[in-house]
Amino acid sequence: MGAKSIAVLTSGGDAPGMNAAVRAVVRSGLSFGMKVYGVMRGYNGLLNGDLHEMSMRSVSDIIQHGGTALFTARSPEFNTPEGVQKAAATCRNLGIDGVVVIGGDGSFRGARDLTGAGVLCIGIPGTIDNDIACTDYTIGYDTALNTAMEMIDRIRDTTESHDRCSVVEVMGRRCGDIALHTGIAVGAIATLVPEIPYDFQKDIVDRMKAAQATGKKHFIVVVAEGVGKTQEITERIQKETGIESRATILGHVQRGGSPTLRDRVVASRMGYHAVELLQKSVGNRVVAMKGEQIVDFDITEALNMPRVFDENLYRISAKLSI
Ligand SMILES: Nc1ncnc2c1ncn2[C@@H]1O[C@H](COP(=O)(O)OP(=O)(O)OP(=O)(O)O)[C@@H](O)[C@H]1O
Ligand SMILES: O=P(O)(O)OC[C@H]1O[C@](O)(CO)[C@@H](O)[C@@H]1O
Ligand SMILES: [Mg+2]
Repeated sequence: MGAKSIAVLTSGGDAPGMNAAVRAVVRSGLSFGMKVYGVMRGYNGLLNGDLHEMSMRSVSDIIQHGGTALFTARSPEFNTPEGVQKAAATCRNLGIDGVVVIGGDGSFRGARDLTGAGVLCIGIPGTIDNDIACTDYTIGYDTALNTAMEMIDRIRDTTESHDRCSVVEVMGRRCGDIALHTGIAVGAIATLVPEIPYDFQKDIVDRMKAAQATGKKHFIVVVAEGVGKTQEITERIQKETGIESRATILGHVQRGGSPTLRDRVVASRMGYHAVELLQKSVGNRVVAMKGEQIVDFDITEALNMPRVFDENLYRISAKLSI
């Protein structure tokens, strides 16, 4: 006897591809004969009763859009024992026995708590940061990478024309994956990530001077948001190398835009997998990608897994950009 009535919500920072996941959950649920509710603005919708029944057509024409048609929120009220009980009561009153939560690690903690309060929850990793340890891939990451790369290519045109150095900050509070991969894709002379301490002289100035000695005249330095101090780093580069330098913080442009094919397809597969679990009355799981396979893990185990930064790729990137 699987879940008969389910709900789907998006929570935490939005990510391109969340709509594809919502669409997949709604249409898979309906095709399994379930009643499906769309919850507005993350956990807030469960607290305020702001949710409505979805049809096949409720999710038409959203797969190609960034953002989330269900809106999203960070909900301090839900993040209390009383908030979790109130959300569970909303589910009970409407007969909802399963909830699919599309979001990041914080949202999964919420999903674990809500499962503890008697509502089967499944998490789907949706965040541009790729900072969820249990999965090789989070929905939105590929679109964000491509956006960051395209933006830096544009910055490079003007950087090259002026023989300058551009220091570009990309998103990633605790995770350097966006910085590492865009750094490789744009040929950054240095990439700074929160996972690896850096030596300003050796890792930035000496590398720039060595490249300058072989004829290089313009430079890109990529800095992850979690490293911070982007303006300060830029001024120091100019002072210590004599190369005119400019700082750009890419910011939320990385969170928007039409999702790439990869984000749409992975989101669709994860959405279907989440509903299959609920159909088997399985809850407290996070859907994940391992290689090209869609798998799932216990939420608590998933949250306790250590994140592994690809230090080997980081070393390779330093060898290639010189
Ligand atoms: N420990 C927790 N227990 C219960 N609920 C939580 C917990 N942590 C977070 N939440 C709920 O999940 C919401 C989203 O969490 P958070 O703001 O950390 O974003 P996230 O899901 O990690 O996404 P991202 O970091 O990618 O923006 C919170 O506003 C809160 O309602
Ligand atoms: O939009 P907000 O709430 O300022 O959050 C920004 C954060 O969200 C993310 O985009 C996704 O977690 C981070 O990279 C960034 O630090
Ligand atoms: Mg998070």
